[in-house]
Amino acid sequence: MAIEFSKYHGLGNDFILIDNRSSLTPVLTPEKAVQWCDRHFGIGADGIIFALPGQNGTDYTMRIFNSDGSEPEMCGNGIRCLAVFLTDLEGISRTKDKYHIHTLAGVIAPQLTDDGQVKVDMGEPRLLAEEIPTTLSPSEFQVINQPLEVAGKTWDVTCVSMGNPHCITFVEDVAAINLESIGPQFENHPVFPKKTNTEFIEIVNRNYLKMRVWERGAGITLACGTGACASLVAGVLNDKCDRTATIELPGGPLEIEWSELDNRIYMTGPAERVFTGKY
Ligand SMILES: N[C@@H](CCC[C@H](N)C(=O)O)C(=O)O
Repeated sequence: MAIEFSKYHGLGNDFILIDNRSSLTPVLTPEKAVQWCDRHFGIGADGIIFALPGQNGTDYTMRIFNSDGSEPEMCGNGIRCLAVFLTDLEGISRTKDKYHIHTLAGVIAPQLTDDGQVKVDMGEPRLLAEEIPTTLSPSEFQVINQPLEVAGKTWDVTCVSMGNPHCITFVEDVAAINLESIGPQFENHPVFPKKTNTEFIEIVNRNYLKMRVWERGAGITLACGTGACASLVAGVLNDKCDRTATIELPGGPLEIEWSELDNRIYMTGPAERVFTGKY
């Protein structure tokens, strides 16, 4: 049976979106998702996102499979794509009130802005070792600037959960990092029982950071929304940046704010439809 899909991207972090609003069960298995995401034998994407009915009073539920078939708790670029996909499906103007989306990381609220971007209330960062999760510190402690041995080198890392796990390390020159070889060693390090996403951050100034990412379950991607949020938090915790900054990713910039008023993270960036089809 052919299934209709739409392809979207947020700064080159690309997703297949499926209208799954008639059931709480995704129409594809994780194994099928791997095939669909394959860039040579399928459609090609970093992940596949299902728009499901809302739960517990929310408008919709988002579920996502990474390109390796694993299921993450949240996806920042993905939820911006979902918000635009939903307005495209509903055929309404992009100025609709905020959506409240049920995710495995809690309720996340994207809102389309007048200039065509999407601003997302990403919720509060989680900082305790047990919340990441990581065994790098005792469970009720934070992991800030702690040494971690990877690939024969000691990296000072800070860990932040945006619902999904992130390990952030500050470097002199992001372009010099051999992501392909180092990334998997962070992802599969035994101190991360649920694996981890890893962000390499170069501080340009207190309001401008450069980032490259190795994503859990997807490898090198052109952007990672939750990773950009987690990196800003790590920068603030290490007194390397202010609470509002532009994060430059290979696919383009994201604006991130960690509000002092409500402790929540706000991410603003684009999301674009590329094409639609049946597969
Ligand atoms: N690219 C996403 C994150 C997708 C999930 C991640 N690979 C994980 O397994 O946690 C983003 O924009 O946040």
